Amino acid sequence: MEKTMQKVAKESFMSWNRIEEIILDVKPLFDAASDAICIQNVEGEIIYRNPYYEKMIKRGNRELVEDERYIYHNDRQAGKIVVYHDLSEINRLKRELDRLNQKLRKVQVKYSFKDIIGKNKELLKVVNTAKIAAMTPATIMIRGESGTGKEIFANAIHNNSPRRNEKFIKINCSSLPEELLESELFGYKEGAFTGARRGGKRGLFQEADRGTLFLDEIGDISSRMQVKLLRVLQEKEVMPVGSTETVPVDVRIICATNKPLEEMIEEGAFREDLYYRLNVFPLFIPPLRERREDIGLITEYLLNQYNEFYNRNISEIEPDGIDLLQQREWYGNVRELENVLSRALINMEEKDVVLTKAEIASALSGENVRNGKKTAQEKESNFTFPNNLKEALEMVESRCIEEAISRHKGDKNKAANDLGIPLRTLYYKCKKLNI
Ligand SMILES: Nc1ncnc2c1ncn2[C@@H]1O[C@H](COP(=O)(O)OP(=O)(O)OP(=O)(O)O)[C@@H](O)[C@H]1O
Repeated sequence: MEKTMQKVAKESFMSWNRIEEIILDVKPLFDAASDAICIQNVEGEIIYRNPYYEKMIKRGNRELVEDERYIYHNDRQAGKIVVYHDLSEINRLKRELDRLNQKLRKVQVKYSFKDIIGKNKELLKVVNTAKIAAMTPATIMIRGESGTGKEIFANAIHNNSPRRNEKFIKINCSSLPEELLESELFGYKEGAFTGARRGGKRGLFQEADRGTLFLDEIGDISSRMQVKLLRVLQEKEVMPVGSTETVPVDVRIICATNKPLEEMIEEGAFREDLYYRLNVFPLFIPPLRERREDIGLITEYLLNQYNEFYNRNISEIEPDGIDLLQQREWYGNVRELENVLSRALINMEEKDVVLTKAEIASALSGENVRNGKKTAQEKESNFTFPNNLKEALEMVESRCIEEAISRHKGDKNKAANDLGIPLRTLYYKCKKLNI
């Protein structure tokens, strides 16, 4: 279309009749165009309009951009061709794309600061600092025991940052062996190793370009990975495995750990230079036992969610029940509280509206008062192996895992270490064995 317009407009030395002839030549093309076209003489009178132009006038379409070319005759302006590009369809598709992107972002980033429940002074201070930190590009290090909400904080910070419309990618650094973690983070070139994918693979740093990368359990990375990570943070570029070329990346790092990094530096297990690169904006989330006043609030919040999830109708909790929850040490923090409440609700019935102290006590001890399910000790005394070997092995596996987790007061990292299996395998087994 552009070429045809230029051709018509360029016939500057020809007579108006000749121009009309040319217009006649290209008329079939203009007639078939899906843009609105009109040709005007020097007085502005329309001497030709294509069918799409007529349609557009009838529809009163306003989402248009205009493009015009003057027609010259003996160096004098003889008229012009005007093309109106209809943007309504493009705009409709753009709106649809924005809507889908919004939806996708909601799936990717689950939490915002309003999902962090609590009124404890220390917690509120952390939330405020996190909100300030979110607006800066600084690297953030989130510290806190397991289940204190480090991941929620990381999500909320991304969601409140100027990068909120870009990707938020999380990786648990302790869940993968070193080589796999390296290729996940930095990507690899085709043929980098046996089994490498054809065409290579982009690493998470590249995937998170312009967005945020959340490195969970950062205290668990090997010395070699610490060096590689330090290099990326200093140079702002990654070198995929098997490649000699670097790729620039613009990624905001949030990391988290419950490991005593300062002690690890003393012992030579964590690099001091990397620590300072990561610890630009430290946030310490207090454990639940140091903010007991939040237990009631979080319990109410979780019950609302679980009512829907388990199809229950609990609208009240006995005050004595809350007292009981507040007396607990909560080494597994909010995650442990979630488990106890889930257990309590599962054992209740649809018609129940009050969560009683007895039900809470029962959920805390893992015993079911209603159905007379057996306690751990009772299970112990009646313990017999099933005949089926697979079931017997699973039973032993379950017991070992349960004991390791309870020995370490819910800390799955330590339990996995003790059991001699990677944390990822432990999570997989817990899911499979319903632990
Ligand atoms: N203040 C809070 N308000 C509401 N829910 C919370 C809060 N803190 C934690 N949770 C919930 O507790 C669970 C554990 O939180 P999260 O996974 O963020 O903890 P974490 O510190 O990252 O744990 P880990 O170190 O074991 O990975 C999540 O389901 C989260 O929604």
